[in-house]
Amino acid sequence: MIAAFFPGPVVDADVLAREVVLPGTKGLKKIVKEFGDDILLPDGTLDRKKLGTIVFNDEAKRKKLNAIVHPAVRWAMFVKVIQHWVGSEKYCVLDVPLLIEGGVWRWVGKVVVVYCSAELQLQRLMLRDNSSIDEASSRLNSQIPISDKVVYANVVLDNSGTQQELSEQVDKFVEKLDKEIGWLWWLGYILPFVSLLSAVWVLASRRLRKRPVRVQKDKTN
Ligand SMILES: CC(C)(COP(=O)(O)OP(=O)(O)OC[C@H]1O[C@@H](n2cnc3c(N)ncnc32)[C@H](O)[C@@H]1O)[C@@H](O)C(=O)NCCC(=O)NCCS
Ligand SMILES: Nc1ncnc2c1ncn2[C@@H]1O[C@H](COP(=O)(O)OP(=O)(O)OP(=O)(O)O)[C@@H](O)[C@H]1O
Repeated sequence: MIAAFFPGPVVDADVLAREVVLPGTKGLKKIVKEFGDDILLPDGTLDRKKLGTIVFNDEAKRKKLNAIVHPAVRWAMFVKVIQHWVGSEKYCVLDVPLLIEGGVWRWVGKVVVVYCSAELQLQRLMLRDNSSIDEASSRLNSQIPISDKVVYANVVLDNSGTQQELSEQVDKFVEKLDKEIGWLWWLGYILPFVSLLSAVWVLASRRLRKRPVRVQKDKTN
């Protein structure tokens, strides 16, 4: 949803995660090898509902699925980011539900967490997917709690209110980001080594940062 409010390009990991398991992909072949032919619908596409029911109730199976899908999604995200950079975009948003769990948070300039209480998150998920409390809870329990994600954030956007209120916070954030980047962006584009140096600096500082202690268990890897 955040994509709708952001003026720049958005790389959506959920969309890529669907693309890398389309019929004919290596991803789908590996899934069939792991989960059997039954995991396909009669038209040869992935039975997402069935796979979801399996993996959101079985951590070992979820790990197997993640090991198939996540590397392909990470590579596809990397390619998209490079395309946006070549297309002279100042920045882009990576919309990644498992940003923290999968470790991708270490590779981005800023971690933004869109926050609401766990109760509200559950309610909205049930409404969005028309799912039962058990189905929605098993999905949320497959991720680290949102309150733990906040510990990793450079910026927290409070989404306890209306979508309009969230949109206003995004506008303010983008305004601040534009100011922060300023003319440095052009310098980086004209002299690519400046971009490279700044990327190395961001990555090095993140890698040096210890994992916040409140998160004790990585649930997805
Ligand atoms: C299990 C699958 C087939 C269920 O498909 P379905 O269409 O019902 O759900 P969808 O893909 O839209 O996912 C909805 C949400 O579930 C959560 N979710 C999805 N996969 C996972 C996972 N492996 N671990 C934890 N949460 C997950 C995310 O919040 C995601 O936004 C699908 O979620 C999947 O392939 N998951 C593995 C890939 C993945 O981790 N995707 C998330 C972003 S990389
Ligand atoms: N401020 C809000 N008021 C009312 N409903 C909201 C608000 N923010 C989000 N929602 C609804 O909550 C649901 C979940 O939001 P969204 O799909 O954007 O979450 P997400 O974090 O991208 O989920 P996922 O991790 O599953 O991809 C959606 O149906 C969305 O319309």
